[in-house]
Amino acid sequence: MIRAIITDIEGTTTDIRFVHQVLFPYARERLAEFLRTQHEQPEVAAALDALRAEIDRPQASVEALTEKLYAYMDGDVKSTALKVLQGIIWRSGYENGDFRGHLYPDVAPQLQAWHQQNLRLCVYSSGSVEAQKLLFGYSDEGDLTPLFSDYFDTRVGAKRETESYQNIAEQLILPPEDLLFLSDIRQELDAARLAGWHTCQLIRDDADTLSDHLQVNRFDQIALETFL
Ligand SMILES: CSCCC(=O)C(=O)COP(=O)(O)O
Ligand SMILES: [Mg+2]
Repeated sequence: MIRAIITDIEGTTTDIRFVHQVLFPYARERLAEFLRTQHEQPEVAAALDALRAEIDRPQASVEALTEKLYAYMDGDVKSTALKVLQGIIWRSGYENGDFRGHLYPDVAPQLQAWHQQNLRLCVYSSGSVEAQKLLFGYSDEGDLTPLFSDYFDTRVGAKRETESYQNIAEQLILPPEDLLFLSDIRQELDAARLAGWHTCQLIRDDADTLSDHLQVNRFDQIALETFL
């Protein structure tokens, strides 16, 4: 029986275009100035140290790290340090009302319904936990954070690695057969299934004919009794 539903964000709850055309450019346009002025702030300094560790260059200057981060953004590299820094920059965007977190219209009502059925709701995204909380906290549908019990980011591992799903199950203290992962990306669902999870693929835009996961277009098409 499904006891917890773990959802991806980009392409699943949220239009990819919001992430790539609103969030990513907002962070990119502000990154250099942000790092120049804020690199000594403790949370920024910690993320920069994490990046130095990621690239194995303990002495790298802020300028060198800035260049590295632009290269990561160009390649959409899911670096934990980049994701933490993007999340910090997005915070002011949400707080100033520059944008709100996009959600497809079927998402909030179904999350509310599952929450009322006492299902545990969690997020797993490459975006940092703080960025996840901001997106759902300042969403088109208001503050949905009370619906979620747990948030996971790349600190548990990459989304295409089976071990990440094993880590999440361990942290939730639930057996894998009680867990359902929702994502638009077949390779992420493959990794979750190898960990023993149930899976469901959201097809919001283009079809994925190579996938053998159960596919739906909207959250209200997800019938939990299907997952035995
Ligand atoms: C928390 S919204 C921003 C998502 C993000 O930064 C990202 O890279 C999306 O990656 P995902 O692995 O969740 O598709
Ligand atoms: Mg996705």
